[in-house]
Amino acid sequence: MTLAIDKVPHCTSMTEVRAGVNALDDVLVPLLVQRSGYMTQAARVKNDEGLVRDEERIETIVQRVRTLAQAQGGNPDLIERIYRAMMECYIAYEHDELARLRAAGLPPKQEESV
Ligand SMILES: C=C(O[C@@H]1C=C(C(=O)O)C=C[C@H]1O)C(=O)O
Repeated sequence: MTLAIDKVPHCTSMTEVRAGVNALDDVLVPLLVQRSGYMTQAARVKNDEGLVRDEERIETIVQRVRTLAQAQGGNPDLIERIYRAMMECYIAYEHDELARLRAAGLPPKQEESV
């Protein structure tokens, strides 16, 4: 299979570079929106502000995407930085979504009875 890095053509102008970037953004943005939909799902399923940030899951994702980046001929450090920044945005969004769902009537999770 062709590596992602090998799909980038040799460009001779910024017009060509920017056309290539725009074409990738046309693919990326719908996927980022779809990913945000899972944050809404996570907010509702967790229904607990204290569970929104999950450090163990963050580290699992970082290791996973580093491996994926390497396999596609990419720079794992770059992809890790992008993912860490992106997940902070999604965590903030998940907090916002939980607040929105609560305001819309999602009852707070019941405390465990003893
Ligand atoms: C979606 C989750 O909530 C948060 C958002 C994550 C993400 O952007 O992938 C990862 C871990 C959590 O801090 C989750 O716990 O899986």
